[in-house]
Amino acid sequence: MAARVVGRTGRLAAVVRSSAVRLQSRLHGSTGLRSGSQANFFPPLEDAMLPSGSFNNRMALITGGGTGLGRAMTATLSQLGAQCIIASRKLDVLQRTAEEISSQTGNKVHAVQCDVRDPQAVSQCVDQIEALTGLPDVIINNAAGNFVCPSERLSPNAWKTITDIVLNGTAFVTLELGKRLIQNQKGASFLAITTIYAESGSGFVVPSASAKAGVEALYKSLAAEWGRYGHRFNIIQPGPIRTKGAFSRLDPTGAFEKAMIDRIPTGRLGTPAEIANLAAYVSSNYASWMSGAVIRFDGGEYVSLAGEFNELRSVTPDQWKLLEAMIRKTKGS
Ligand SMILES: CCCCCCCCC/C=C/C=C/C(=O)SCCNC(=O)CCNC(=O)[C@H](O)C(C)(C)COP(=O)(O)OP(=O)(O)OC[C@H]1O[C@@H](n2cnc3c(N)ncnc32)[C@H](O)[C@@H]1OP(=O)(O)O
Ligand SMILES: NC(=O)C1=CN([C@@H]2O[C@H](COP(=O)(O)OP(=O)(O)OC[C@H]3O[C@@H](n4cnc5c(N)ncnc54)[C@H](OP(=O)(O)O)[C@@H]3O)[C@@H](O)[C@H]2O)C=CC1
Repeated sequence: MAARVVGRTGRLAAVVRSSAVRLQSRLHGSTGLRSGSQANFFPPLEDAMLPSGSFNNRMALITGGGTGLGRAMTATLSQLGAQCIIASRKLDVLQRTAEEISSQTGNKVHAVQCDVRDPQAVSQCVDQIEALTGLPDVIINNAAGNFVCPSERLSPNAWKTITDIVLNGTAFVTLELGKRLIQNQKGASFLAITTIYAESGSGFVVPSASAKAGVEALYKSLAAEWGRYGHRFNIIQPGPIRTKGAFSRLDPTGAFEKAMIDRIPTGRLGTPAEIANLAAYVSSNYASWMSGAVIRFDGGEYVSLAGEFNELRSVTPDQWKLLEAMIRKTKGS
């Protein structure tokens, strides 16, 4: 009897999972999941988490919203009723994404070209946004540049390129919008997408690590200073989530993927739809008491990398018997 119930529940769970994956691939493209066995405990739930209409009458700007995680965040916000503006360098990519998402959700997505490294371009982009939708209620600073490279091979321009996109770009967008919102006495939610190594630092991505740490300092500082103007500032630190932009520049041969998954306690990569749900929550009025928060979203990878004894996961029960006997036999110091 119990086995029949478990069997039925298992089949039901499989049906729910596969329809969630179908919805996810319609809105966000393929999940591209590869996983270890414990991933079965942690299936991604990928439909929009917030009540429908949570972003009705709200405008959201997502930098880098044409691709990858920014695209997924745009799809979710749009599905929840927001009018979205996506901004980055490649107008054709933005326009394609905007049309695809608008046609699926029925809510307008605007595409605006902008290189966030250029403060004048940012100011003109905000002029365009004001004309299209008015100043946004939600700002997601998601645009970034990165590549793995031994630090001794970095040219000054390589350093400048990454830190300009990540730190200066985020600062230009945040300050330009912040000043105009303050002038108009309008509050907003600002969210920055950083990464787990913003906290630890990491070799081989040193410009990105330095710039993302700067973004976190910027957002924590403004959370303290600009609450009085109705602004909230929060940070999400994602762990690995497959996107073409990230994986082609950080693991171009795919050689590191298995080792990376093996060290993630939940046994799989994150999915774009999962981070989109988190970003939507943080940007929504359900999170109106959340400001200055740094949210790690990495399946447990950071703590797994940090704990000195975590490699002991590979010790078998028989080996533990021997180890325990050795330890118990030790007397004195
Ligand atoms: C261990 C496995 C890991 C697997 C994944 C794990 C993920 C977990 C954590 C992930 C964190 C992710 C963080 C991210 O930010 S991912 C986002 C990635 N997306 C992008 O980068 C998209 C945008 N990128 C770009 O447009 C380019 O890549 C760019 C180089 C950043 C900028 O383009 P552009 O302005 O056109 O610059 P260029 O003129 O091409 O180059 C400027 C200078 O940089 C030098 N350079 C470029 N590439 C390299 C390289 N690969 N190595 C060394 N130097 C490089 C280039 O030579 C220029 O310098 P100059 O020659 O001195 O002028
Ligand atoms: N995927 C992952 O595993 C992880 C990603 N992240 C972070 O998530 C965010 C999204 O990354 P992801 O989706 O993976 O990668 P993508 O490469 O898909 O996204 C980066 C976006 O930034 C835009 N961009 C780059 N340079 C500029 C610029 N100068 N001006 C304006 N826009 C620019 C790009 O558009 P365009 O080329 O049109 O300018 C692109 O849409 C980034 O902040 C990244 O650091 C953090 C940890 C893990």
